[in-house]
Amino acid sequence: MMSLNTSSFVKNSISGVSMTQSQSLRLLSSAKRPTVVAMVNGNGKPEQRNMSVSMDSAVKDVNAPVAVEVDGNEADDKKQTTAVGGGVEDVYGEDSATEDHFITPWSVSVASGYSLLRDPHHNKGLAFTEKERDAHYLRGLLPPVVVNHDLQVKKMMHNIRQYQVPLQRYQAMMDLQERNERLFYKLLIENVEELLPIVYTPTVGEACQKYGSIFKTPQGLFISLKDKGKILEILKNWPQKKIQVIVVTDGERILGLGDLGCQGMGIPVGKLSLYTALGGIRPSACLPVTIDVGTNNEEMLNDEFYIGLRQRRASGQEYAELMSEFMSAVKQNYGEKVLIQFEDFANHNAFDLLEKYSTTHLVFNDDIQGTASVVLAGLISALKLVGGSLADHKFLFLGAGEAGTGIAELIALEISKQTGAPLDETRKKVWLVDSKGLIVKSRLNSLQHFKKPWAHDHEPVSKFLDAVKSIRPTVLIGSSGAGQTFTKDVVEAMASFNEKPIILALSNPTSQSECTAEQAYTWSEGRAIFASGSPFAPVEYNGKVYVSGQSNNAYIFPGFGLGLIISGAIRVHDDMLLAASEALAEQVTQEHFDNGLIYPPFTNIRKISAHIAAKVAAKVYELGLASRLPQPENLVAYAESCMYSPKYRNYR
Ligand SMILES: NC(=O)C1=CN([C@@H]2O[C@H](COP(=O)(O)OP(=O)(O)OC[C@H]3O[C@@H](n4cnc5c(N)ncnc54)[C@H](OP(=O)(O)O)[C@@H]3O)[C@@H](O)[C@H]2O)C=CC1
Ligand SMILES: CC(=O)C(=O)O
Ligand SMILES: [Mg+2]
Repeated sequence: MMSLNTSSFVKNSISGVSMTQSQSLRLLSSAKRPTVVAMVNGNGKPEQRNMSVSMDSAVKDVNAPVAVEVDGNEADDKKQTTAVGGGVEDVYGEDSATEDHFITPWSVSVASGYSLLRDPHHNKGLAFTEKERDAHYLRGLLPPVVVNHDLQVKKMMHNIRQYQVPLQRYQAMMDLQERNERLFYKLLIENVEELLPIVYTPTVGEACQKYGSIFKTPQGLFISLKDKGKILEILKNWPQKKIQVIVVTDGERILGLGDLGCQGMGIPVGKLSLYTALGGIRPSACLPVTIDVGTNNEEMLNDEFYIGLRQRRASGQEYAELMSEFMSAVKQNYGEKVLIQFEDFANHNAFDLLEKYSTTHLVFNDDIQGTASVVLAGLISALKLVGGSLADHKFLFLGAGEAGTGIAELIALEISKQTGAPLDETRKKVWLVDSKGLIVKSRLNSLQHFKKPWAHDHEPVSKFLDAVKSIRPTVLIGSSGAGQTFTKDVVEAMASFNEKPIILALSNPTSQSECTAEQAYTWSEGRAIFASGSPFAPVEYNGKVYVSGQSNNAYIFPGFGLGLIISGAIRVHDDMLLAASEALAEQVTQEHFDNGLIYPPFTNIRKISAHIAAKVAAKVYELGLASRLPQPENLVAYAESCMYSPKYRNYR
């Protein structure tokens, strides 16, 4: 074995020649020869790694492209040394060194010069120092000025604010993510309230609708029916090997916008950027996936810019087999502990997928479970404003799908835990309305399985307003995806029999919201406790300013996922969702309550996520489902220490 100085290796190896990953891998397989390259480990100290290097080209021809790959087994052996405190793995040494330590910017191949500027993972743009410009062949490729990260953030925010159209801001953010990942995340973390509506709901909804025409650089993995039998191979095409979270959709129920087919990819991409910005999961450990089985959306099928398969949706066995191949390939490629988040599947698949895979994989359905947890948290804190216990309240939902029945079940479970009453009894406090009216016993035989537990004794009621007047709920929850369904009559009815009606308009994006914040406050004469799935600006009513909260699963899934990962959870359990709700509710302070808020602002979301992660992890340990042992003493501090930081690293 020979020892090689990394900088000279960079010099010898790349010399400004760029190559694709598949090219480099091909090179590797043709001329694998073990050698040792000086690298820097997680503590910023030099260590030796066994690399497979195509040395023939590296040494003989200084202009030839050379690929470097960590030997799989050796990398596994090194896991312990590269992990941050043994928690979320810092596989690529992104975080664990401090500012005065130097690391080599490498992924599959060592990047320098022109290719370094085009590698979003390592690019720093004008923030490359003079020394780095010399060492990495950047002279002349950048203008002379050197700026710091903070100034870059200031400039990007200034630029983004020039765009009046939200979709243009979205595109600017996506371009940035593709250009300079750390700047993207610093921007998002430091301006979360302002940028969340851009990279997430509502703007991400419009982006998905227009994804075909705004499509530039592909993000995430697209797996279609054409790939049957080859999914494992496709997973191997993804450049990062240590994946911890996958968000997967089949695009059939994108927010409240329906079937957007392959263009739903905006959702996994957006959700995963929140996993990083809000929950501290490393970008390199996140994988967005869209399963393309066709679309039944005629507009998409007829759109010349549509990017997906131009066929109607596959269903039944064909669909199940593709999903099954995907789930097996994920486990085979990334192991038992990769978290798979199902997102925006239609309910006729979502419940079955969750049930089928919850015993074999670490799976979580954000729309069913994450939404349930965030709403329960909001209700727990709302009790501080309206009084009573959960069991003293009566709940009515408009919408009995994933979100509606998921929330309903968690409320019933929590009441059952609090009172000791059986679930069959506590469910009776919860009523749901679907497109055919109130869910009642007489409809039992024709109901989908997930609605059946909610078929209570009552006369049939077809109109929602009549259901509101008949049930007289204290809490009204919109989860239908149908906009403007909480009419003036509905809100006035709620305000007529509740001093402080709790009204949650969960449907996304804003166009599908059951009512606006202004409508809720005006029609209830300022008495409503209101929150919505997509954000609304503060409202002035009768000289008072009302700030509404955002009841969105984005509060939960980043911290929830972090909690699962740091504890090495192998399965998700309902008690973990309850723990997440409690943790979120605990973050609401008296000052927030005084402002009528039932959720804390997003500005502190990383701290909030660390608390959620800690409570979730504690529950994982308590249930005996943790595989990372021993349990850290201070789980909040541990969760914080595991979080990705977008700070720039110094390159030798
Ligand atoms: N704020 C948040 O964090 C979240 C918000 N959501 C939002 O919730 C909405 C629903 O999502 P999800 O539950 O997954 O969707 P589903 O398709 O699973 O459920 C929709 C439900 O609404 C009913 N419905 C649709 N239109 C009407 C109508 N006009 N009147 C009465 N009922 C109606 C449907 O009735 P039927 O069964 O008869 O067809 C169905 O029961 C979406 O807008 C989504 O964006 C979802 C997850 C999280
Ligand atoms: C927020 C979310 O997950 C949805 O609207 O589907
Ligand atoms: Mg969703």
